[in-house]
Amino acid sequence: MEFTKWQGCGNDFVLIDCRERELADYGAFAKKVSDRHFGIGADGVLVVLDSNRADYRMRIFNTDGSEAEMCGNGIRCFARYLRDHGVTDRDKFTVETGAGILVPEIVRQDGAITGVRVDMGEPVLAADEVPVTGYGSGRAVDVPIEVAGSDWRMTAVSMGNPHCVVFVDDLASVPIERIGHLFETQARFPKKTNTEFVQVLDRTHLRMRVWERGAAITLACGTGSCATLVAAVLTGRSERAADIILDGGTLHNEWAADNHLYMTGPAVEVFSGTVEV
Ligand SMILES: N[C@H](CCC[C@H](N)C(=O)O)C(=O)O
Repeated sequence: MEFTKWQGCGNDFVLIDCRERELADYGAFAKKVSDRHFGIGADGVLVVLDSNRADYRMRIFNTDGSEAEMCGNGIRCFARYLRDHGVTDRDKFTVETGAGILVPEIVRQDGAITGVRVDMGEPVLAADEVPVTGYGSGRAVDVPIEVAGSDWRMTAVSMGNPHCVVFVDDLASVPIERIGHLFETQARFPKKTNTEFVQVLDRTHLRMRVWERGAAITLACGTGSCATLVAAVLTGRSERAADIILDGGTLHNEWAADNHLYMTGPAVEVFSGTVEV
């Protein structure tokens, strides 16, 4: 099986084009190739498929083999694969995902590709649709949650996948390695959750680190960066457009008047190869 290896702000993926040949078990493939010692090494696997609802279909599998509804850094890499490898000659197209049909667009400066801008659709804020339990059917904005024996305040946002956004005064002092998994598996999140720890630098710059569902700490999370902006706006901490500064790079996000999130950032092909399946 041929693959290409991609990274978006350091969140890295093995991408396989399965329009001609599907695999029997993408989850098992993802667990095998994501391993950074016994495999290729990645935060997950992106699968290119045909769609009868959009131009293409993207599936995303975490390192633990679980399938997620959506991946923000991943869809930027997916879009560049389609454009750079001649699958399409268009700069804008539709992609069917677990979060609905989303629209990536290649961004150029003086003709050269500098990144990808993605219409990530609308955030889902009804707690029981994130889903998160114990907060009724309204929004769970700046609500209490107990994790690791401490009381935290969080805002729950779905971008197709669940996010728990926690604002902190000093990001460097948060032991994410120790508590990330406890947030991920907190019983209030029946589908588990991605958790973003955010320090507000100013009203247009947010510093975020993430413990991802099914992938642990990654250098960036695109859907998480969108959830971060939504939570910051809802709690009065930021403007509706801001830079989200991650360990592996920066994403520029806007929660526009049409209620859609627009995320702009890089997507880089690192290498390609073949792997036995
Ligand atoms: N671990 C995530 C999927 C990958 C999302 C992240 N890598 C992104 O860029 O949005 C989940 O299980 O919901």
